[in-house]
Parts: sequence; structure tokens; C-alpha cells
Amino acid sequence: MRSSKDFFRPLAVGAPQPVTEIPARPSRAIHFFDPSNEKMAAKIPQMVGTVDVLLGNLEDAVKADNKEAARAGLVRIAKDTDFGPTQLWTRINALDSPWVLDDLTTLVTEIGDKLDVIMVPKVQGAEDIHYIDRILAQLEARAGLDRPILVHAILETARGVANVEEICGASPRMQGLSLGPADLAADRRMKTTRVGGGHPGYLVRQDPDAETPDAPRATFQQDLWHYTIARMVDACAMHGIYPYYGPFGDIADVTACEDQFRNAFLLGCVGTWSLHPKQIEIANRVFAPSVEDIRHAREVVAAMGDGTGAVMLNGKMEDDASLKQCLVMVELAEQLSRIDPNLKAQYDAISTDSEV
Ligand SMILES: CC(=O)SCCNC(=O)CCNC(=O)[C@H](O)C(C)(C)COP(=O)(O)OP(=O)(O)OC[C@H]1O[C@@H](n2cnc3c(N)ncnc32)[C@H](O)[C@@H]1OP(=O)(O)O
Ligand SMILES: O=CC(=O)O
Ligand SMILES: [Mg+2]
Repeated sequence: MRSSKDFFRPLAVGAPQPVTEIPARPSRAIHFFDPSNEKMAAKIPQMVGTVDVLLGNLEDAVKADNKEAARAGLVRIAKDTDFGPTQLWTRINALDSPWVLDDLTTLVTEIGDKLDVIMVPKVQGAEDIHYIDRILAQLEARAGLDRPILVHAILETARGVANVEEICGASPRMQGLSLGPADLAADRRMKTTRVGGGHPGYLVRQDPDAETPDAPRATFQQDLWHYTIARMVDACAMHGIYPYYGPFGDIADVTACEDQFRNAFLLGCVGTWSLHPKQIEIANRVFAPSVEDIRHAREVVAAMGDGTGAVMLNGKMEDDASLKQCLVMVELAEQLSRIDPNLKAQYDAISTDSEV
């Protein structure tokens, strides 16, 4: 175990100083693209500014024969593009794959100054993060980088879920976690065949009526991912890092996608993945507080004065704890307003409404 005194010392001579806090940067949608797919890659420069994070994916969904082309494509796109306010992330290949060492050495050396976060798939425990932490420090020192690249782990193995707290606390580089429902389902031997979302068979059924026991009974579909997302949110909050929902594979079902994203938002996630351009708009809308929520939150803030005690507002009791929830929403709205002029206009209009 490292001493807490060593935790914020660089792991290689000449590597940048580790960060003591993970900046709260808006990341409603982490948009995946395959840099080896020329049609997709050509769209990336135009997507800058329309999405909070662009992620060049090198792992699953990139054909084995295209791994090197994807890596080279990402280097080219990163060098040729001014990302402005949009973050650039990558998902490297798994730590047991033949590609990961070249992914890390090439990307940090060639485009380390452009990369904000490296997403690491199939993380099993703190040992995986320690490996990445050390090798990144060595490569950053060699490349002369002046800020550390942050690390994001995908929670997609049963062992990873069991070790979720130690993964979050394994390095000052840890930026956040995403749920990986597809690999996690396989690793747990769940009996599903889809990428995220619900399942019609996972339900509870209303009790039979004593008088009419054979009458049809209502069923209520349950959320397969509730337990894992809740664990992930707690582990991230405990370590000051950020939780995200992951992929929703039914691209055509925009309604169920929105529901899954909203459940994650309400439970504490800050964003999600988007696999197709049409999921970006859904994520941007869902992972921002609604105008109604901000209107209410501001009323509570105003009514609570010095922040202590209890008040009645519209028939409901508000106190120190509900104020803190409202402040989470107000802070998020302020962060998003700094990068999203449309949202800023909507939130600003609320103040105008209440002033007239
Ligand atoms: C379990 C996991 O690990 S999930 C993460 C890994 N998976 C991914 O990253 C998948 C990323 N997404 C994709 O590969 C694709 O969106 C697919 C395969 C799902 C669907 O692709 P298509 O069948 O081409 O979709 P569709 O025909 O609707 O595409 C419309 C346009 O959007 C483009 N497009 C599709 N997906 C993307 C994307 N992720 N980014 C940018 N552009 C995209 C297409 O190239 C197409 O362009 P065109 O109009 O010039 O022809
Ligand atoms: O990588 C994501 C997943 O769901 O698996
Ligand atoms: Mg996966």
C-alpha cells in the first residue's frame, strides 16, 4: 500500500504533478467513434462543440484487422483538429490484449497533449489502475507533458464490481467510471442478449385478487442495472470522481434510451455514452437540469436565507438537506451555461420571469 504522503508524488521522474481534484467538466455525452471508419472519422471535426466529449474508440466494435488503422486514425484526427471546448478521450484496448501497449505508447507520445482522459476497459481491481498509472507517468515524462492524463474505468466484470471502491481510489488520476452492461452481463452469466437497457422478462407481478384469482394481473418491468449503477454512484461520490451510464444499443428505440439515461441522471450519474449521433441530443437534454427544476431550486435557495432551518414552499417542507440537493442542480446549471448558450438562455429566462 502506498503512503498517503506519496499519493500525490509523480510516479516517474519528470512526470507532471498529479491532480488533487478532478475538475467538474460537463460531460453529458461521451460520443464514441471508430477512427478507422473513414465516413465516421470525417464527421468528427464538424461535431466539435456539439458534444461535450468525443471518444476515439480502439477496443470492442473495432475489427481486429482495423486496430492499427484506428490508432493511426485517432492520431491523425487529434493532430488535425482544434477541439475547442470539447474534450478528447480514447478507449484503449483491454490490458490483456496484444494492442494495448502500442495504444498507450503511441497515443501518449503523439497526442498526449490533446488527450484529456483514457478510458480503460474490463478493469478488475486496483492493480489494473496501478499498472496504467505508472506507465502513463513514464510516458508523460518522456513526452514532456505538463499535465497528467486522467483515467476512466469501465465497470464491466463481476470482479470489477466487487472491487469498485478500491478501483475509484487507486490513483489520483481516476476521473470516473462507466457502466459496461454488455460485457458485465456476459461476465456475470446473466441471461440477456442485448447492449444495456431493460428486459421484458425482468419484472414483478401484481398479487392475485382473492375474489378473481385467474384475472389478468399487471406486471411492472424492473431495471436490471439499478444495483450496479447505485454502487458505482456511491463509490464515485466517496472518491470525488464521476459516474456515467454506458452504452444503449437499441439505437432505434429513442424512448427507452431516454428513460435509461434519465434513471441514471436521477440516481447521480453525470453523463452517458452516445453510440450514434441521434443519442447526443437525448443525452444533452437528459443530463441537464430541466428549467422547472432550476426554477424550483432557485426558489428554495432564496427562501432558505442563511441555509438553516425549515420553511414551507408551495405546501412542502424545505430544509438544509433539500437546499443541498437544489444547490447540486444550480451548480450543474451554472457549469453547463458556461459551455451551452441555448441552456444559458433558458436558465437566464427563469430569472427574468421571476423578476417581472
Ligand atoms: C458494448 C460497447 O462497447 S458500446 C461501444 C462500442 N460501440 C461503438 O462505438 C459503436 C459506435 N457506433 C457505430 O458503430 C454506428 O453508429 C452503428 C454501427 C451502431 C450504426 O451505424 P450505421 O448503420 O452507419 O448508422 P446510420 O446509417 O444510422 O448512420 C447515419 C450516419 O451517421 C454516421 N454515424 C453513425 N454512427 C456514428 C458515430 N458514432 N459517430 C459519427 N458518425 C456516425 C454514419 O456514418 C452515417 O453517415 P452518412 O449519413 O454520411 O452515411
Ligand atoms: O463496453 C461496454 C459494455 O457494455 O461492455
Ligand atoms: Mg465492454
